[in-house]
Amino acid sequence: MVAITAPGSIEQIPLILRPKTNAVEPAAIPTVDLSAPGAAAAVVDACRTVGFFRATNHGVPARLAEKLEAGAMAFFALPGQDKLDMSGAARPLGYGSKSIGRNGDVGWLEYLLLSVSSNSVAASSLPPTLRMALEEYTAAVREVGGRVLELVAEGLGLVDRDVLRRMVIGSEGSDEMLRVNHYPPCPVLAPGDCGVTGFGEHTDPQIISVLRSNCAAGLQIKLRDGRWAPVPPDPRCFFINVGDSLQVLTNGRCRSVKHRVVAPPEGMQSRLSFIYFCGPASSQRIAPLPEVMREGEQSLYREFTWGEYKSAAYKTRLADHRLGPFELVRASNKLPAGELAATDHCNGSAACILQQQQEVAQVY
Ligand SMILES: O=C(O)CCC(=O)C(=O)O
Ligand SMILES: [Fe+2]
Repeated sequence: MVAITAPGSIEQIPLILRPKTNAVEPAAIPTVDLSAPGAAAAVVDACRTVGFFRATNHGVPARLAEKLEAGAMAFFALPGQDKLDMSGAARPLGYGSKSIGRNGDVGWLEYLLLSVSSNSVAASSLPPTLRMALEEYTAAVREVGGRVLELVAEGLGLVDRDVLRRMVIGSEGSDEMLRVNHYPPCPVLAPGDCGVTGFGEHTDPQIISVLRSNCAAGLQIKLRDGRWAPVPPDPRCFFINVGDSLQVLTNGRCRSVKHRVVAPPEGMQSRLSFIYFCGPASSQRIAPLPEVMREGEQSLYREFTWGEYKSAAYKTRLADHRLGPFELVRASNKLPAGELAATDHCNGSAACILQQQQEVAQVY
């Protein structure tokens, strides 16, 4: 057990309603075999309909993720001060605990957020074994990201199959990041169907994100009909998220997916996830690719650069609709009919909140 100083906001970690698993059919989360002949069409279909898919046959040896898992767990087991000394407090890069971003978002997790350039991970004082594992893993997951970006371009029918990949992979100044999230079991006894928020609902702002987790559940995605679908963990696969930037680059054809994480309850295994974010260079113009536009089609967004979008995102809360201020046609992002905001969260009854406040432990 490691004592860490919890921020004052710890008691405000919200409870969220766990979706009833049997309400969402397993096929709600598409699977794409990245090596199959029809992969490009399947990738684009998944990006249009769900904004999320499970990628198999990706070619990354399991041992790379396992090595990183071992190194990351050893790092997170260190005393809080050592973790801070080694990586600095997340601002936004570095080590963070329970607090996400600068605007009051909290969750039951600790994390490392690292910048990743072509062949190195910017975290010079991390333990050498962890650093090496991070570098090997990143080199491999970057290839998966690149392959998916090529498949998206192919599936959209673009002549230049490399147009999206080029924005990220090998591009001077690209903004690739790796986040390592650790969700220890939470001692709060959440009532009924509630769970404690590990990572609150949000969309990823980048082009795509490539996620891999251990066997612990917790990730959920929001389907177009408003239901939250649990994502069964599978350490052999990668999960691909469409980010806000791909939504804009395709003028809304691919849609960024809302997702969130429920922390594991006490007695369960910690969840450990690695997310590689495909961010372009700061000066990259984010606007619908001319080739995806039909004749006479209007852009749904006013043009911006990745740098502008990223700074705007840093000023918002996780759940904010970050593309909102850039939309020219607001209606395109209205909640689908039948979507009930009330189903997203625990009802916040007095009993619920009291129980949470009494039981949140400040030590794990
Ligand atoms: O930890 C996870 O499984 C997902 C976290 C996430 O969505 C993120 O870091 O952007
Ligand atoms: Fe995310």
